[in-house]
Amino acid sequence: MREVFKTFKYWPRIFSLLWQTHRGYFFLVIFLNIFSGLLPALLIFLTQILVNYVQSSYSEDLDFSTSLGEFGPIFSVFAIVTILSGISGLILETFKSIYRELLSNVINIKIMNKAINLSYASFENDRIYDNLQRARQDATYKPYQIFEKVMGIIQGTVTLFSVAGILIAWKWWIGFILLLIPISSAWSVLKVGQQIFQVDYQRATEKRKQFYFMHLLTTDANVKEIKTFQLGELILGKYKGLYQKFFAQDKFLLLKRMKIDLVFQILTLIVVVGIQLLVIYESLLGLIAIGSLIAYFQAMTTSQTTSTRLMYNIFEMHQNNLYISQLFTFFDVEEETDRPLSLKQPETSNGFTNTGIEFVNVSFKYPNTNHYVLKNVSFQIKPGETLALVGKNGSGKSTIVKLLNRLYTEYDGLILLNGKELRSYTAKEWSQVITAVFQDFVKYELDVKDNIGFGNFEKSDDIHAINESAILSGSSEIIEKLPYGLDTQLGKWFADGYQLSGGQWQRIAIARSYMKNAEIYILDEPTAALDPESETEVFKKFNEVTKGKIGIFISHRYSAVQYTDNIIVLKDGRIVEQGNHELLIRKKGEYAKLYETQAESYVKTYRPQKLVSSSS
Ligand SMILES: Nc1ncnc2c1ncn2[C@@H]1O[C@H](COP(=O)(O)OP(=O)(O)OP(=O)(O)O)[C@@H](O)[C@H]1O
Repeated sequence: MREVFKTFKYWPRIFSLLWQTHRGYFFLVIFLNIFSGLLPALLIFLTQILVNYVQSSYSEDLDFSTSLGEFGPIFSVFAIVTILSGISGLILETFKSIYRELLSNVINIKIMNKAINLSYASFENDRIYDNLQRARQDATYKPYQIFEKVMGIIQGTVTLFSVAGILIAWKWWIGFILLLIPISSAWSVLKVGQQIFQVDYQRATEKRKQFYFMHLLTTDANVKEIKTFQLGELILGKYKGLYQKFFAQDKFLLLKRMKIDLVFQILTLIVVVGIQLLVIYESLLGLIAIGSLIAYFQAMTTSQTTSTRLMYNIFEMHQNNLYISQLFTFFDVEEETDRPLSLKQPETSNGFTNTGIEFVNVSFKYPNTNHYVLKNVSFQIKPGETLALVGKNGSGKSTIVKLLNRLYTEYDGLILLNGKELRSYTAKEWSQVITAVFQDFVKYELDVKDNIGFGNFEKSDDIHAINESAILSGSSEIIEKLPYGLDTQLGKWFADGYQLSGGQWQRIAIARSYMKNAEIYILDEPTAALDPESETEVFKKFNEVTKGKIGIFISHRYSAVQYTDNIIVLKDGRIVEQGNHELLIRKKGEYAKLYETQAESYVKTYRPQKLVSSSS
């Protein structure tokens, strides 16, 4: 029972959510539930009075007009209550549905608001991510279900007590027994509920994996590769394996619950039949009137069905109680504080003068890892300069870009812009300073206008600015050829969607980054999907856009890298060389090696080569 009571700890927050959603509907639904709960007992009671009255009018030999005069008002009340009990369910269900809609919208918005305010690192934390998915999947309707079950319990209890009241008025111990059975069965039902939840909770990660297998097989982006590698059967097999495991557990628990329910039902029915026998016996002896006989029979049937329903409601409320913790655990995840850190500015800092970006001894390891991926990185880029970051895969290039975008703020050392530390800016202030195209940029399944306009939320509808960015990125020719120009829906998720090629998407992403008049422009592998001609054009325009500003890009194509003012070569998170192309080539170090390897491979591809083996 302690475990059961523990699950109630979120109730104040649930009711505060319900309260915030709509006070009017909150009270209306409670009132209608209590009212509907009273109606069955009222009907039984009126039936008893009516039938007993008819019976007594036979024996007392009343004339018709006297009978009608006394019978009329009672029957009118009976008729009104019958009509009310017929329509109350309909009215209650309608208002419940409206209220449920409002509540699920409030919760969805809360979840999204929470997601907006989480740090980037939170999304890389599997525990928080699991929690977000759980909250998204089923926690949105759980608070309402709890409310509904609580209402069901209130309604059921009102019905059960009022119906039991009719029987208690006859024989107190009968009503008492009818109340005792559901209470005594509650504990075993709740115990099974707890087990079901535990099984469900433990399988959360596997469940997510199962969902992922389904996602792999049913999402357009993956189908190409799945078909090529004929992975369908293999992935389906993994899905089925997990399903069989879950099914065996579910079946076991469902059968266990059925056994408990059966015991409870049989016990209740034995008691009900026993009492019905007693009613018949007493009525045969003439101890109770015929109206009371009918009323006691009805009261028994009603109390039996109500207590069964009550049991289900208690079970389901408990289940929802257990699941609701996931929603509030997610709401309690620490949010990213957008308070700038009051850092002591470095000695060398000269305030807001134009010193550009300075990395001073920056070391960094990703959250929950022990390995430094950047080690004592120091460099400077002055306004008006362009910098290329090069190095082998995994050397730390994108990590530098992520730090510059303020996605992680737990690093050692200092990152300064014009002498002021990056963390002393608010996230909002910093977002006005910087713009970027990431390696894995987003392909928004929206129209072209939004795909570009999203680069600057203040100008997201400014067609002139969007067209200018399109021209600078070289995407205006692509847009001109689209069926509805800027209004063309992109991607394949929605009707009339137009799918762009990889390079065309990349140009649109570059246009998006040019929407902002920023201080720092970053392109992380911006030309990976571009043909050589487009690549040259993109870099020419990049130099134009970043005139007087700071331009940083990452590229594995040394043809583009050689035109930047400065090149930083990274290896295992350390800067191993820096300087311009000529200097680094003369140095014959890491850069020269990487450059020559690439140049050589270009030359080699021009030599005709025989691709068949000598044995064939
Ligand atoms: N989110 C992350 N969590 C933990 N480790 C990460 C994360 N992202 C990257 N790393 C690790 O950090 C190191 C540097 O990665 P980074 O993405 O900066 O390399 P890169 O030089 O940009 O590589 P590439 O040329 O392949 O894009 C790698 O060892 C990588 O495994």
